[in-house]
Amino acid sequence: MALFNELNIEQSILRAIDSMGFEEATPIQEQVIPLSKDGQDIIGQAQTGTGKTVAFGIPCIEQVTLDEKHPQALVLTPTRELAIQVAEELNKLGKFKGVRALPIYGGQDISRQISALKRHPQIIVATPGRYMDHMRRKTIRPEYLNIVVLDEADEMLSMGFIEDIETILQEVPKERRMLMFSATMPPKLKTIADRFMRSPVSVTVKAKQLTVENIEQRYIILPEKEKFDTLCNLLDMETPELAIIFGRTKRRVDELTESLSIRGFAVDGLHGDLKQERRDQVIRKFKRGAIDVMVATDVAARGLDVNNVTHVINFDLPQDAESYVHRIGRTGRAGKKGISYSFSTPKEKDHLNYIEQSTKQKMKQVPRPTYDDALTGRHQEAVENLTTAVEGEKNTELEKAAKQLLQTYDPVMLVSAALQMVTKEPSKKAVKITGEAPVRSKNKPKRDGGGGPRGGRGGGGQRRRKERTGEGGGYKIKAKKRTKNDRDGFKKKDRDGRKKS
Ligand SMILES: Nc1ncnc2c1ncn2[C@@H]1O[C@H](COP(=O)(O)OP(=O)(O)OP(=O)(O)O)[C@@H](O)[C@H]1O
Ligand SMILES: [Mg+2]
Repeated sequence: MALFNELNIEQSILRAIDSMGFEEATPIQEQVIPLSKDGQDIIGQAQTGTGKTVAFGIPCIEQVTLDEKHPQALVLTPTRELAIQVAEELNKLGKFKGVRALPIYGGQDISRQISALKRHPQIIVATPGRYMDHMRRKTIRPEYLNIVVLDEADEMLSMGFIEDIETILQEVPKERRMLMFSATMPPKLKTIADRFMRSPVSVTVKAKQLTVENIEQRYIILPEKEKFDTLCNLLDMETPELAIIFGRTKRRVDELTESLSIRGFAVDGLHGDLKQERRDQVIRKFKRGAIDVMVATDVAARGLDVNNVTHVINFDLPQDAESYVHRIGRTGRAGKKGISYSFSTPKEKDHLNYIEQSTKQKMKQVPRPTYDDALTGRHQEAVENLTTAVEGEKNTELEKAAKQLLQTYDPVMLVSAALQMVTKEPSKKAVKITGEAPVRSKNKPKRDGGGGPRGGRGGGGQRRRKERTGEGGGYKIKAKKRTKNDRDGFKKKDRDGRKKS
């Protein structure tokens, strides 16, 4: 395992890495950074949460010279949230060199973007559609780009961005370098690589399963109409620090958000029909911990990196295994532990098996948490709150009262009564959730040897620039061999904790 300072990285960037608290490079970083120094075009693949952003971020920042006024590096991402997040990470990395990255995405006021562009950021992180707008308006000049990165390339493809990407790449100078990160390599992407990349090398971090080992994967079999109460019990039982719940459709997300809120959870929802401002706000609240549950469609499945997401819950099973891998990959990042729960109706059991076979990772069936489990969870929470209070500042005025109480009552009785009072009992308020039909899997579990799992998407609907809501792409998922433990790749000093506010 390499330390960053053995990778021949510019001093200013090393300083930034140090201030971000990273010590060792992850396997993908260790391979990509030196190769890119040699001027290689690279196709990279590694498990979720293993630091691919830094792997392409460092080459981007090293590529930049400060006296050039035009953008010199371009990163394309499938979603707006991702553009913001990647730009943030690049800004941290470029801080001491004085390199600035600007996120450019749809749904944000274009004139504001134009004035931000006039301040000459050296790196643009953009969603393809909005970048095209700027290219046409000539508010971004591609002639000076010397490195282009496609992050989540396969996702951009399945969102229908392929022609945009081709147009964008045609306008970029021929001598530029190109890095492509993609979970899979469907034929259309291969065509892009053949056409626009110069003898790229593939860097694949080997793993025996697609999912990260430090995510404990569980599932619950239950009838559709029991899902919501089970979800509430589960949240109470587990008291996640931060949880993401995936629902199949936008309506589903809205209903779940509303209903969880009625039951007293600090929750908000994220999907593609919301105004961009609202989307940004939800993510910010979630990152801050102002809400601890975020309900989302697959728009949040890819790339999103929120520190301390301890739980991912698939309220509805995803349509394909690919999406499953990315969804649960929102937890268990940077070597941390995570837990995922998937709800499956009895009719969906086949589909669940297909997912298991595709990821080459067993999930564990667990019983449905009951109201009693929920109550136990809430009691535990009360104990924790009380413990924190005991260890915190003293209240001398109350101490007097406490002494008096202790003279009259048994201490165990007293503390139990106090605990009873601080326990917030799980709410049973009525809510309305519209039932969903089971996932109709075209992905039958693999029988001996025969063709691998295939993403099932009937009827080839219009998918251009549409939010992904869980439909699969029709490509194979290949298994990768695993050699090293992932956690080896992550030695971090301290990650700053977050307080709920
Ligand atoms: N060398 C490192 N040591 C410790 N933490 C790191 C290191 N490199 C990156 N990280 C942190 O790990 C987290 C995950 O990184 P990142 O989002 O780049 O993962 P990813 O591989 O792109 O995942 P995904 O496939 O889900 O997009 C981030 O919070 C990042 O800051
Ligand atoms: Mg990523």
